[in-house]
Amino acid sequence: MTQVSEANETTGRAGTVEMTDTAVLPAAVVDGPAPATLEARAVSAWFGSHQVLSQVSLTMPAGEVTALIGPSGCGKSTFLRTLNRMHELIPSAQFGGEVLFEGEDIYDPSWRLTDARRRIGMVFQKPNPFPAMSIYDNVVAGLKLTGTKVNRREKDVLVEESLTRAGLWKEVRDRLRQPGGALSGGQQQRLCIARALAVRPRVLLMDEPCSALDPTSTRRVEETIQDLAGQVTIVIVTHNMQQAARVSQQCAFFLAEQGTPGGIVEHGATEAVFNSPQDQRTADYVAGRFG
Ligand SMILES: Nc1ncnc2c1ncn2[C@@H]1O[C@H](COP(=O)(O)OP(=O)(O)OP(=O)(O)O)[C@@H](O)[C@H]1O
Repeated sequence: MTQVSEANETTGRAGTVEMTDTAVLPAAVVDGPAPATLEARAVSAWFGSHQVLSQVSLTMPAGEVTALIGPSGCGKSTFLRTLNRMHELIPSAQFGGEVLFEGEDIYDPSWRLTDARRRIGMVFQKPNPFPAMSIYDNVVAGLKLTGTKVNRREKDVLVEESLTRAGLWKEVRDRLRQPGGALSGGQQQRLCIARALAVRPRVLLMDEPCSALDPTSTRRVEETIQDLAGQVTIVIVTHNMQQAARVSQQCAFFLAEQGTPGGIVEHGATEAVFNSPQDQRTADYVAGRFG
């Protein structure tokens, strides 16, 4: 038994509880499990007979933010969805290749879908909290979906931890029982980040997480991404070049030329991709000359 701190969901004050875990969890933990390296090897994807990705290989280093950029329709979101097996939920979808999580292929039969979802979380373009559900229940909602069992006290710890990591705790600590739908759009997106973090993923996928937000909320979510870097591996799809430059250390430029499936033209350190691209198409895209 280990002593851990507990946040009272009504008052927001920290207390102390016991937990059958060897880890000591201080209140407002800003420490999740170690971030994991994700490696896509020769990933191809189809919708019916339409191939949208061909032989995409990319390493997304542990604890870094990797941005996926490129014009609309080149397969960025599809690629992102192959990284935690969301792609296979679409009836016509097919997949080829490997996605290695710390060297283990998440498509291996030994991996269950829930294993992939628990370790590799996802945040979507449009904030999608359960609007009538309380802020507290929204945060813990993912636990059930991924089959993670925790007792009431552990839940309290996780709620404070996740909201803290998502940069929302101070704003909502006194109203955890209010509905998630009553928050602003930016707060709702950070609530969704907290919900994703509550299952303690080692990788977080984000599909244009700021595209539905105003500039102030966007800045706040970007700060959250920057705070999370190092704690969790992040892969973010963004159309916003400035955002990619601000938040990512690695960057991959996707392109689907003239009806061909999408692929990566160039990838590497964000600074290099933006400031000294090796391929003329990358140079044109980052300079805003197309897309
Ligand atoms: N559910 C689906 N069923 C059939 N085709 C799809 C589906 N989702 C995406 N596609 C097709 O796959 C291709 C890649 O789409 P995807 O959304 O991955 O691109 P993207 O680069 O993320 O685009 P955007 O930046 O506009 O979001 C497009 O041709 C798209 O029409």
